[in-house]
Amino acid sequence: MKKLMAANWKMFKTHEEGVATAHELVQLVSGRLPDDREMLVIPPFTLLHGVGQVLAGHKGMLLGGENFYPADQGAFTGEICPDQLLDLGCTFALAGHSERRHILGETDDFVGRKVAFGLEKGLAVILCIGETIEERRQGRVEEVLFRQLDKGLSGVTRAVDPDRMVVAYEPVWAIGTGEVAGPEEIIQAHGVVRSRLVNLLGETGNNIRILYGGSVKPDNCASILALDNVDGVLVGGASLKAESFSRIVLA
Ligand SMILES: O=C[C@H](O)COP(=O)(O)O
Repeated sequence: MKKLMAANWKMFKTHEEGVATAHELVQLVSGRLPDDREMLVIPPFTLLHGVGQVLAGHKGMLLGGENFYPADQGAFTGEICPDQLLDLGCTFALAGHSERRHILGETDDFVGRKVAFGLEKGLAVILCIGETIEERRQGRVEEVLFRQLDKGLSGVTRAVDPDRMVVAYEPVWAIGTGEVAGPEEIIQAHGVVRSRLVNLLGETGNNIRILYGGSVKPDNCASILALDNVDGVLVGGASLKAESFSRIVLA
């Protein structure tokens, strides 16, 4: 299983800044990426074309979208569809990032529709899940992860290509806070996710990558990657600078 090292640039960077960062990343990572690793850059939509052109043709360097709407096309002002992402060279897209769930009110059911639709259209989909600090304090981590997985994967069958289905565990309290989850918390949550994936999808569930996200930095990445059932990382803040993201990618 190849480790997936993903950068989520969220709503940062002008076109010029994004293209410059992509050039730097290619310089720092090209030729040094091990065969068992992939680097995925997920920039804002305005940068997909520019960043895609820079990454194109570089082995193991992939492009993804931060979001999409589950329809072929239509009157959905402000939205983007899978075909438009594919058209710009995206192979991956996020679904259900906690910022979309908590700031924009996306429900588990809506996220499930997106996952199924994105897969049907040919994207690889990264389903993001994770509990809030209140849910953790109430001892509800497992319940929340089960619910988000069950609904998020409700349209996914055992026949899914495991290379095109990824789950990212991102505890909401660790996102952008500098407070990374501890090894025990990560091992426990990823174990819960793995066993639910196997319950839902049989043997396929063992081959689906589970990423950790939440305050991943160059100096904690290698130890997180070494934990059981951690098959990559989804990085926000520390992915914005090529120098720091390249150290994460090569950690
Ligand atoms: O998608 C990435 C996550 O939201 C993590 O963000 P962060 O690395 O800034 O904590």
